[in-house]
Amino acid sequence: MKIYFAGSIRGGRQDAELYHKVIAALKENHQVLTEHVGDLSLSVVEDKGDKAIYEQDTAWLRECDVVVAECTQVSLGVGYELAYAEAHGKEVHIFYRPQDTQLSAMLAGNERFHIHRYAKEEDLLAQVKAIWN
Ligand SMILES: O=c1[nH]c(=O)n([C@H]2C[C@H](O)[C@@H](COP(=O)(O)O)O2)cc1CO
Repeated sequence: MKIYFAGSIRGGRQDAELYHKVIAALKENHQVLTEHVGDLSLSVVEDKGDKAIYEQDTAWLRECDVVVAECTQVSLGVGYELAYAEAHGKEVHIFYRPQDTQLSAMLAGNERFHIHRYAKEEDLLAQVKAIWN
């Protein structure tokens, strides 16, 4: 399966290490199109330019089978990607920590999205492995 992993970049990199671990778990059995989201040395201003990033990411969103998003760290880009994925009929899974954020009603209230709550990193990785491994 081709998976588009979405996580905050310019919205803040506090959870980047967590993204890295989720991507590693997904990669055991699937192709992750957006591996760079979990790159701990990723610059928030990428050299390739915003237009190229937008064109590449929207192409990957059209190409993927499923979108997996970690939404604890609020990100405009991730919100946009989720709406874009929905508009293209993609299956969308959202993970977040309720103790650290109040998920936007625009996500929490959308019954087409699969919403998964977790408290600790190991719960998140166990849920990801149970669904995709
Ligand atoms: O350099 C980038 N590369 C990139 O692929 N993105 C995409 C993938 C992420 O899931 C999402 C993050 O958006 P934001 O940067 O607004 O937090 O946007 C976003 C940026 C920077 O906005």
